[in-house]
Amino acid sequence: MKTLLVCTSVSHGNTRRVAQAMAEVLDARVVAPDEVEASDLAGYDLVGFGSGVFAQRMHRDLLGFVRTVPRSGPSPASTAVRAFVFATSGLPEPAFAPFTRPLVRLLEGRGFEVAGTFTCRALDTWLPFRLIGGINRRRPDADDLGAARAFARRLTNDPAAAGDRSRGTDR
Ligand SMILES: Cc1cc2nc3c(=O)[nH]c(=O)nc-3n(C[C@H](O)[C@H](O)[C@H](O)COP(=O)(O)O)c2cc1C
Repeated sequence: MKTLLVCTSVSHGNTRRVAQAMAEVLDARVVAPDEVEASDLAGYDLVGFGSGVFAQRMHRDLLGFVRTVPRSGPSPASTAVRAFVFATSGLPEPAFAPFTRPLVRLLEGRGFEVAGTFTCRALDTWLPFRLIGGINRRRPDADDLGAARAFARRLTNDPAAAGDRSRGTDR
C-alpha cells in the first residue's frame, strides 16, 4: 500500500513525531505541504494529513494545500484516494467540535475517502502556558506514539476502517 503523510509541524515538532511513528508502520514518507504537488496524491493508496492546532484550527498551510486539490479529486482518472487526519493539541479535543472535522470535510469535498482520525495532546507553550513552562511536557510520549502506531496498524489491517476515530491515549 503506497502511503504518504503530509505534515505541518511548526511549533515543537510534536505532530512530526506522531507522523514518524505512523510512517514506520505504514512504510511511508513524511513531507511538508510545500514538498508535494496536489496532483502527486493520485499516485498513493493512502494519504495522511496532520498538523498541530492553532486558534482551534489545524494549520493553515495544510488546509491551504488541501484546497489546491481539485474538487474532482487528485486526478480525474483515479478512484477515490483513502485519507486520514491526525492532529496534536495542547487542550483536549471538544467532543462536539473535533479539531479534525473541518479538514475531514474539506478532504471529502475533494474526493477523498476518509478512513479515520487520530488526535493526541502534546507540549503547548502558547503564551499563558509559557509562563509555567508549558503544558503536556514530554508529550507526545511513548504511550502517545504507541497509540499512533496502533492507529496506523488498523489502517493497514482493515481497509474498511471508515469512521475509525482515535483520540490517542485520551488523557
Ligand atoms: C500560537 C499557538 C496557538 C495554539 N492554539 C491552540 C489551540 O487553540 N488549541 C489547542 O488545543 N492547542 C493550541 N496550541 C498548541 C499546539 O496545538 C500544540 O503545541 C501542537 O502540538 C503543536 O504542534 P507542532 O509542534 O507539530 O506544530 C497552540 C500553540 C501555539 C504556539
